[in-house]
Amino acid sequence: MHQYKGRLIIHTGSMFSGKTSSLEKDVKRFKIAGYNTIAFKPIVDSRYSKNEIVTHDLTYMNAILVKSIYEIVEYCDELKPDVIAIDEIQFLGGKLEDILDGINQFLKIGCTIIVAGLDMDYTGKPFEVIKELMPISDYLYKHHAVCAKCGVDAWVSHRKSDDMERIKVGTSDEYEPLCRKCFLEENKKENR
Ligand SMILES: Nc1ncnc2c1ncn2[C@@H]1O[C@H](COP(=O)(O)OP(=O)(O)O)[C@@H](O)[C@H]1O
Ligand SMILES: Cc1cn([C@H]2C[C@H](O)[C@@H](COP(=O)(O)O)O2)c(=O)[nH]c1=O
Ligand SMILES: [Zn+2]
Repeated sequence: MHQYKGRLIIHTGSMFSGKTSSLEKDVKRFKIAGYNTIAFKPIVDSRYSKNEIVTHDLTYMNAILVKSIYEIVEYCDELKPDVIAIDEIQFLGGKLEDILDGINQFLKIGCTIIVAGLDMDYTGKPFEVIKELMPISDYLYKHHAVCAKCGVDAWVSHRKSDDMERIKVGTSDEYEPLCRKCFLEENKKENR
């Protein structure tokens, strides 16, 4: 009955790799299994929708928009879910140590957490929150998109524009998934 009590499930990889689709699928299965499940999404990512998690295939799931881990803790103190899903965790506000502490507290009291988030930014640098959560996860899934240049498994999200800020919300207008070889070739062309 309690196979999924206090487990940390991570869906990571590049953009378009199916992280959000996998999180949505997990949430649906937990709901079918009778778990009280709540999904959260950091407010910064309002690409397609305001209070829904949306995949690149445009499938939707209701979510509570939050700015930070502190809001998630407040909601969960009140709603007492069995399962908490957090999409786009790389955008979640709050100090990194507080995010990790919040997640560990939920796990300790038996909540299961499903997170989806990028492992690396457009330069290939790890997003800190995923980097810290990976070793403590129970289930870790690294997903792969198809390289937009050559068709093998993609490794990273390449930014098509010259913008250098780390956080820049966008979709296929702004990013493409590339394998390591194609990423290095593109960066060489762009003198990055
Ligand atoms: N190059 C690509 N490789 C794989 N899937 C792609 C690609 N471009 C678009 N897609 C679409 O993206 C979907 C995955 O979307 P989503 O779950 O939102 O991914 P993520 O959350 O990892 O960005 C796939 O099912 C597919 O339809
Ligand atoms: C690589 C990279 C991405 N982003 C943004 C672009 C999108 O809005 C999200 C990722 O969404 P997905 O569901 O994983 O496709 O993150 C960014 O801000 N900075 C980056 O370096
Ligand atoms: Zn390639």
